Amino acid sequence: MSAPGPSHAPTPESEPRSSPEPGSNPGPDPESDPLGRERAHLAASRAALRAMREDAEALDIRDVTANWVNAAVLGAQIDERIKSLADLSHTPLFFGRLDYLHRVGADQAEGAEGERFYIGRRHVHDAAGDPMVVDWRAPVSQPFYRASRKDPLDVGLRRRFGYTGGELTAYEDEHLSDPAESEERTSKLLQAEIERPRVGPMRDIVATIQPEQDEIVRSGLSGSVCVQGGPGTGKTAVGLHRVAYLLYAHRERLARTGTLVIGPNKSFLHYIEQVLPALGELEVKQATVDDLVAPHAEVRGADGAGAAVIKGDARMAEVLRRALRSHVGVPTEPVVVVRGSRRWRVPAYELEEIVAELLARDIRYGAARDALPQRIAHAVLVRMEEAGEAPDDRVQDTVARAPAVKAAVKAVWPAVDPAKLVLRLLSDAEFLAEHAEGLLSADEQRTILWPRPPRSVRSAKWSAADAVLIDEAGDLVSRTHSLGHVVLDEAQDLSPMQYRAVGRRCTTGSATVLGDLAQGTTPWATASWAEALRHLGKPDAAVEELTAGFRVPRDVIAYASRLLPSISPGLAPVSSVRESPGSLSVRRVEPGAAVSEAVVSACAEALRHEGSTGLIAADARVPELAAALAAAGHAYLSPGEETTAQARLTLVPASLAKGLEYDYVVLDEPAAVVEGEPDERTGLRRLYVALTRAVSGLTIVHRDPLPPALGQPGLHPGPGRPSGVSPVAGGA
Ligand SMILES: Nc1ncnc2c1ncn2[C@@H]1O[C@H](COP(=O)(O)OP(=O)(O)OP(=O)(O)O)[C@@H](O)[C@H]1O
Repeated sequence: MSAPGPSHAPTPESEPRSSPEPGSNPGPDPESDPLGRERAHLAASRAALRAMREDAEALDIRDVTANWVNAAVLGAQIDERIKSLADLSHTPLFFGRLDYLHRVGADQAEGAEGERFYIGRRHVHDAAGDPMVVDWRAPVSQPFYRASRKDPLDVGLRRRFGYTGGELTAYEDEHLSDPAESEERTSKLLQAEIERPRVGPMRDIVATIQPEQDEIVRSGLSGSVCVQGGPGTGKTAVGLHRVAYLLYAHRERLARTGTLVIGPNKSFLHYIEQVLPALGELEVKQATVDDLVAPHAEVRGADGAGAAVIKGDARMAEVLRRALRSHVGVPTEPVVVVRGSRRWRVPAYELEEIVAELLARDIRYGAARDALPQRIAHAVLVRMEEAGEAPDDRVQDTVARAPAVKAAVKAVWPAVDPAKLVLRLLSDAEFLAEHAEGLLSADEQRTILWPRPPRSVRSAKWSAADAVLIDEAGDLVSRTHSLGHVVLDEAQDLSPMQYRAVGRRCTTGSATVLGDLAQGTTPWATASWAEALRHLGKPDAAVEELTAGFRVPRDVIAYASRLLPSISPGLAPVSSVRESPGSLSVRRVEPGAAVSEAVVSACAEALRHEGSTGLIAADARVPELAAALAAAGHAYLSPGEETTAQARLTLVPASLAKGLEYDYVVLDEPAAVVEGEPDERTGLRRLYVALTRAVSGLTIVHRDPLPPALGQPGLHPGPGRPSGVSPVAGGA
């Protein structure tokens, strides 16, 4: 506890209280200068953090470490701690305050003293060990996110703080248990945070996590969760905060078992990579699914959509299992082991029983192969005992290593290289037919067979789907190591075989699966979460839905949602919580005029605003637009390169837009985005992704007619007519 009981501000506040003069008041009076008092607490907390850091720096480990290895390990841990105690001037040490009506955990007796907590990114304590700031993940912080007037959770006051350039400049109060303040209001500070311009990589949302998001963030480690949510509903943010929460609540266990965040591509991972370190979590690995399976094969080739769909189908798992097990032979010869003057014979029928028993057990091919010599040796030992000998374990080991036993194992249960197995399946039509019988049609088999088989594993031009097959075969041979928790983002795009690859990396752990069925743009994109979760091996995961949108302005999301009936019938449109109306403008270029010129001038207009601008275009149109930008003297970045105050324009191929966001988006030629995909539904989904990247404004520039699914020009999109749709614009 940092200060006694809640101070009751007499009036409810609808506007944040603020002061233009950031703090120099030495002894503020809480009644007349509550902001000064909060600033004093901030200054004291900073001093306490500094003291914690100095304590860590002063630690002398010479007397407590037995040897240099221990010293090095402990030294590294202390360095980490010192780093984590840094006071970052632009990261507020606390962003909220809770005044409980009663002491937490005590009986809520009449007259009992309350308790006050400041909520921040990390724990800070004073010299006596009392908390000055508590971690947002601590149980006492939870009501900051969940308490409501309906269910105040014993909170008398919830205060949110506003900062300007690292200085505490405002606060906003809710007296949750005060009947005089009965109506729910939207927090102005929350609105300001949501509407803050975006520059640089993704940032954390600890100060403003919403109740329905918090429920997902804090759900237990043992269960898996799947979140369906439209564009900008905070799925990525929730997934990353959930990892941070789990690391706090189960630090030791997850330090042992590990955590992993899986994203669709490198530029996306780059965009999100700062969030966890900003929350103090430096140890979480990030990867794409391709990275996970990469160690098995160098991907140098690509499949056509038809072959990729079949290779990614779960039936391939059974084909591989059968093909692998076909290597196990039926013993036809006895094993004869010679020891001294005696010969011990295990007949073929007994070997057959041993092999049958190993095949029937649910163990990996490689583990069974490792067990076989000992089983044969055991059969020899039984015979020795029957003959009156008393062999011990060492004898069994020696017998297991006898040349006759080794030769029998090699003949009956040969070692199998996973890549060679896949190579053979994709090159040898007869071998494939034998194991795909009843699973893949003759046509399907023809589709995945290589027209010109490579000579070796090394010369093969493996595709991404092949690498996943090799990974599956590898797991059939020896079990893949399982992590403690895996977050899978943009999960809708995975094939069943990719779900299996992710699933085997969390067999003994749990998963957070995040995605949007309407944004599935691969030919194998999943049609239902139940099916995806089954392939992942987590059929019991709870499926949650997020529908409040924090990114896309109302007009823009309403316009994009016109596509939903064509791309994902049945999915509810996102309802934007952004209050700023945003702007949507659709500009049609006269036939014969250059689209790129209009696009460049739309970018120039967007750049007059604060924040980032993304120019999204069909991949095939990127070179033309790059040239036009360069000719007009506009420097631009590629996705994944960090926007800065100086470089704010990014040229984004539509295929890389997923998961990213920009303050202003200029979308070039929607019809080309649709045509860039193999079929119309995928094209419209790609367009849906491109239409939903904007935080403040979207300008669409086109010469070709707009896709009819976007509706007629000027059609009322929902609650508000799109602000800038000109009457001449649209899908004529
Ligand atoms: N509670 C919140 N408070 C403030 N900002 C939020 C909140 N939740 C989400 N956001 C912001 O909304 C934006 C969209 O979030 P995010 O990228 O996580 O959405 P998403 O559901 O993953 O979107 P997509 O489906 O497009 O990938 C981000 O800028 C994020 O910081």
